[in-house]
Amino acid sequence: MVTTRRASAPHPRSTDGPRVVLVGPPGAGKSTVGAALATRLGAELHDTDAAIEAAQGRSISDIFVDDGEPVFRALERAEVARALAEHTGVVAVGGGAVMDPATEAALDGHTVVFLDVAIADASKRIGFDRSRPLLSVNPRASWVAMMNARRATYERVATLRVDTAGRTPEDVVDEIVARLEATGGPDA
Ligand SMILES: Nc1ncnc2c1ncn2[C@@H]1O[C@H](COP(=O)(O)OP(=O)(O)OP(=O)(O)O)[C@@H](O)[C@H]1O
Ligand SMILES: O=C(O)C1=C[C@@H](O)[C@@H](O)[C@H](O)C1
Ligand SMILES: [Mg+2]
Repeated sequence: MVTTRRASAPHPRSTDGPRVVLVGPPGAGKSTVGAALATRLGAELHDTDAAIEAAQGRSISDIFVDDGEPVFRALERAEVARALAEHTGVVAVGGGAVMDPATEAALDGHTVVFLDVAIADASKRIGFDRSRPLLSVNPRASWVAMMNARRATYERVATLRVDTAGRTPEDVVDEIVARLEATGGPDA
């Protein structure tokens, strides 16, 4: 039995907050499903990883190498807070962002979808290249350890959990939209 938090009801549809926030581990499909979901909703996707890279003018991998993970996490905390305050479409947050207590608190009251995936599908999808600095050494074991450490947090922050295993991004979008409509619409 998976316990996920309920969005505050009635959920305030603020003009300055996202309709849906996507969380989950690397390879869950936050960026891919996020783009397809945004298209379906006629909304924009805001990906916090992409926003950090654009603002910094360097890759996340380079930020880790040049400045270390704590600097990346501080940039990420600020970027997620900004995205939640300013973006009105779909927000995909970096895989580790929810582990920051301030970010977890900031997600409260939002419609948050946890895209769940197991190692079998994640490894097929991401191939574990060097673009994911936390997975550059012993990637499969690192991914499993990361997911074990994070699962409870993903479940706690989520208002909805969607299993993505063996499913196309379009299938995942269909389920998200159907389940959000069944519970009053995306951030209605
Ligand atoms: N449901 C799916 N079925 C098959 N392939 C998928 C699915 N979702 C995503 N993919 C593929 O898996 C790869 C990783 O997906 P994506 O980059 O969206 O993951 P992510 O959750 O954003 O990861 P990260 O946390 O590293 O940003 C991409 O090549 C994408 O095309
Ligand atoms: O799971 C993580 O900790 C990360 C996931 C990516 O989205 C990036 O935010 C970065 O590579 C760290
Ligand atoms: Mg991504």
